[in-house]
Amino acid sequence: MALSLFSFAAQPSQLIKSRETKTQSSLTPLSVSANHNSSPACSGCTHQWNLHRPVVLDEVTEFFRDLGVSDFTFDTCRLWGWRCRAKLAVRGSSDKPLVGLYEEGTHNVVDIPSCQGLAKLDVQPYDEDSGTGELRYVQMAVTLHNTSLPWSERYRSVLMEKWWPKQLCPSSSLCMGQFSDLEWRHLLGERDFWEHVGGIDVALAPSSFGQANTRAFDSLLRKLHTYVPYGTSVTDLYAGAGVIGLSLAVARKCRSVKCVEINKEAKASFEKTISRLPESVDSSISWHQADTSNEPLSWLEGSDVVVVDPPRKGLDPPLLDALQTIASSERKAQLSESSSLKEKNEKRPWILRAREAAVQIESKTTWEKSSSLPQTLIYISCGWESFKELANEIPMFPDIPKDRMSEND
Ligand SMILES: C[S@@+](CC[C@H](N)C(=O)[O-])C[C@H]1O[C@@H](n2cnc3c(N)ncnc32)[C@H](O)[C@@H]1O
Repeated sequence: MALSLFSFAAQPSQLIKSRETKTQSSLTPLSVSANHNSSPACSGCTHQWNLHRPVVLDEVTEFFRDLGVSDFTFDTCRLWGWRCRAKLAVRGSSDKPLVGLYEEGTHNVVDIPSCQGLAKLDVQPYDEDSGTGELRYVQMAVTLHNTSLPWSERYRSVLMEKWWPKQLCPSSSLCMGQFSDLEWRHLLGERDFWEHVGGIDVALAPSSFGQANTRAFDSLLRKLHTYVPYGTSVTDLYAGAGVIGLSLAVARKCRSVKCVEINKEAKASFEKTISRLPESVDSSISWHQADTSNEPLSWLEGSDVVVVDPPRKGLDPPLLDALQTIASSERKAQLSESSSLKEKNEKRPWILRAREAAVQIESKTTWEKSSSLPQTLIYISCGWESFKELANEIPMFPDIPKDRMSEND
């Protein structure tokens, strides 16, 4: 997993930070990641040595230097022992199941040696050629929070043992399986799975997106908070279960937070997370199951800050167009006029339906409806190549006024 935080303002050099934690692909055998340095080459690893200084770093540093960014920083967090989530393919037969990564460029599973758990579960692994069998993937996760086992012990216990022994299965570990009907079902561990990141408790279901490197994500969120002025309205696009938006709602006392996510499975985790937010939160919070590329301007209106966290392929072109449009200041007045007009006249049922919140929590304070357009764009990238290609097209937003960063406003 790679996480990079890019915040765009008129003076990008003041704001751009980056965190690169990618040492392995998103599918990494747990036994390998736990002792990476002495392991043989693994199909999921992008590089094997000098993890503290990946080869791509020189290119990234130069890239930002050319953009005029003078304070680019790089942070690896932990180099190994960081993975808290892994999705592994299941193939083979029920008496000799194989579980692991695919060999590079193939769908042949590289089996994790001595893994006995699947044989114990007695399920038929999926066969891609014949389309028969039951279990396609397993996804395992551990939390760093809310358990009596210390982190170091828990990691070693869970990952280095031959499977996921029941007696070592702390209350905050989980194994789910994806079956031939593509549904995720619980196999082992805690059904109600919680983590603590960005200052809030978050519920995480494997069927919705979750970051694999919890520590790096937490550190990124805490840095991200410092770029969001207090009391602002935030739109969190590609929001998953809304962790970014909800942590901002608490940490930056946002007046409103709107999360937009295409995967309906993330809704349940969002609702659970909301149930644990502090009572003091006075923010209008919503979660919408929608495609951000469909009428993207309708999501951006009324917010001061937009956070985008797209998949590896990067921003969808219609969203990029919308961001470019709103960043062009001379068109802003014109746009806000026409958009409020459009809002009054909007009749298309599919647009109205998409804008309807699947989850809506009203703030205690009644705020005046804002027609503002975002002044800050925060881009979280897990795909360097796509980010690099888009970088010249990503608009620069006006600088955040310094007085907006203070809590007393
Ligand atoms: C890298 S994940 C980020 C999730 C979330 N921000 C987090 O940190 O947990 C990208 C998310 O974008 C969602 N997504 C992909 N394409 C989308 C689209 N066109 N519209 C809305 N969400 C989309 C995926 O389902 C996934 O949850």
